[in-house]
Amino acid sequence: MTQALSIAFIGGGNMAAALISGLAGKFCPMENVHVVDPNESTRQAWAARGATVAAAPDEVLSRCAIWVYAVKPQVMKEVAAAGRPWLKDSLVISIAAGIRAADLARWLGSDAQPWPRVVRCMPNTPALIGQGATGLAALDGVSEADRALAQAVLEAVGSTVWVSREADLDGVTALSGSGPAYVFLFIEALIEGGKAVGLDDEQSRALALATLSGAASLAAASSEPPSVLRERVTSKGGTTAAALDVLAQANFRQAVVRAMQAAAHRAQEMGDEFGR
Ligand SMILES: NC(=O)C1=CN([C@@H]2O[C@H](COP(=O)(O)OP(=O)(O)OC[C@H]3O[C@@H](n4cnc5c(N)ncnc54)[C@H](O)[C@@H]3O)[C@@H](O)[C@H]2O)C=CC1
Ligand SMILES: O=C(O)[C@@H]1CCC=N1
Repeated sequence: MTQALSIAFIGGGNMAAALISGLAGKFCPMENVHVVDPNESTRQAWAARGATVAAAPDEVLSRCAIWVYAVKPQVMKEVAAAGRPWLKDSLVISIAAGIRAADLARWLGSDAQPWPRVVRCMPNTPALIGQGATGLAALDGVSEADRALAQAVLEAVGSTVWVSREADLDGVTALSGSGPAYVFLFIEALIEGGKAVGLDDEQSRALALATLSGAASLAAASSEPPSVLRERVTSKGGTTAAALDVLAQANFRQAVVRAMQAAAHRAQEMGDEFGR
């Protein structure tokens, strides 16, 4: 365990669950996790797991060394305003898609903390099993110690990559933030395909998951690029070539690139729309 710091989650939904599951017992004990969420059943669930809870920001927040904003981008501005009176010298981490660190700092700024220390990051749901991938960017002026602290929080749930330009977090969002959804869609399609070629649901699911994780592990372990690994599967005139021809005709690769461009564009739009 790094340090038994107290950490507050403002918003106790899906992503907070993914992060807290990895953090608790690693970064800090569950009793040092404070969850602020207006939803009663969400609070009850966190209390049952040993966290302290509150329906709205209160003085407990001032005692937490780290605040993690895990609410929807649409409500970040009003949620930040509600927390502002309690921000003394906590490090602020936001995981909200699109919301720029400077906007959050502006909403949170007060006489006590005129320019809050904000690290913006983009994790993903595999954090739930300690296999998240997170991109991070910090406001100018955030110290090395604060950067290291934010990194330690996210490293408790997976790997981290810093980007030097905050705008690149919109690209991170398009790749690894939203990425699990693309992979799940591909898994769904593999299972559907397995059934279309005569396998049952259980067989299709087992083979689809093993193929996905086996291929990903092979690509990660290999010194060769994925294109070479792909060619090695593809015998001339064989089954893989027949399949890849169909995917090429459907512009699979371009569709993935266009999908990611749409995600990055939406992140920028959300920053403009909800950051005002
Ligand atoms: N779901 C994902 O895969 C990822 C989501 N994100 C970001 O994480 C953030 C949260 O997303 P999810 O956890 O998926 O959403 P969610 O809807 O599961 O959780 C949001 C939580 O915020 C709570 N909330 C609403 N108003 C509040 C308030 N005034 N004060 C405190 N809490 C309040 C809700 O009750 C809910 O529990 C979003 O900004 C999203 O962009 C980032 C990376 C991946
Ligand atoms: O769909 C979204 O907006 C969030 C951000 C990345 C994953 N889910």
